[in-house]
Amino acid sequence: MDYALEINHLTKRYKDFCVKDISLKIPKGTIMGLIGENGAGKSTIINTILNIAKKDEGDIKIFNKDVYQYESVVKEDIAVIFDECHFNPNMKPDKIGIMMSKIYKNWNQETYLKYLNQFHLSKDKKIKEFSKGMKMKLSFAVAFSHNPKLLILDEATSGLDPVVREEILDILKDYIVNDENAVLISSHITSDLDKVADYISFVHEGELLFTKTYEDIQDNYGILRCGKQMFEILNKEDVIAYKKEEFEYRVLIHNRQDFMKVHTDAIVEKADVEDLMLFYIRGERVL
Ligand SMILES: Nc1ncnc2c1ncn2[C@@H]1O[C@H](COP(=O)(O)OP(=O)(O)OP(=O)(O)O)[C@@H](O)[C@H]1O
Repeated sequence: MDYALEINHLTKRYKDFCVKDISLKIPKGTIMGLIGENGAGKSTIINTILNIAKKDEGDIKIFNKDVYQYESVVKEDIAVIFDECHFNPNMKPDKIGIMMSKIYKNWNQETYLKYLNQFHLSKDKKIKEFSKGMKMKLSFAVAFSHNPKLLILDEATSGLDPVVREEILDILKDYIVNDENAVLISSHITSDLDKVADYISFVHEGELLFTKTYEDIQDNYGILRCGKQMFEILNKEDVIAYKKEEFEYRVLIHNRQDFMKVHTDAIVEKADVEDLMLFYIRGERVL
């Protein structure tokens, strides 16, 4: 399989925190959602990919090239959008277009103007007069206009209203129709990931808990609702974590279809990305 991004055994140590032994692969033509609680290490992973933070161990390849060895070549192929817009607040979008055309060999002014228009962004208004959502939309317009093959979004949609977020998600889906392209998106808006992610990687306290296909999550995870009696006779191997609520137990299981064949009367709903986060982080474990 061809990968857009390959991370092998990445370790980054800060004084009080460490991202440990992370390995991830994003196949071309796919979107990977990166999830984890605040402070889990998502931005640290992204920053080491971009060499904003120096890795301590491991290797990172983008389109088969080591990102540290071929940094300038690799950066032509990637676009990164953070949760804040870093353009000079006194600049206007038309000047930004001129500046970007000098930075990126593949800059496409026509595409840029198309996105400014689609996002209703005035070319001659200063960035400091833009709302947060408008600034984020400008970042997306810039990112899509130098024809990158890998898009990295770090909480980039968090300030956008649901309508614009959906517009961006649709653009991401169109973007990976070209199966040379790929996306890594870190987001706390897990419902966005439910809509677009092909893979989910879950980071918790600096470690990778798992990478799974979204299909696997949809097909196999489930939330069982049951009373105490049933909970007590459950096979412990079926249970990942549970929550005891006032009148029932809610139990995260990872073999929904097999479980339902055995427990034909059981009420088991599909689990989404938010359920996984909440149960893995806050649920109780069966000892
Ligand atoms: N430059 C730095 N120096 C020291 N510690 C840092 C540095 N950058 C990040 N950290 C620490 O690394 C840990 C992980 O932070 P990081 O920003 O990667 O988490 P995150 O998963 O992106 O969180 P959030 O969802 O809140 O953005 C935190 O404890 C943070 O304090």
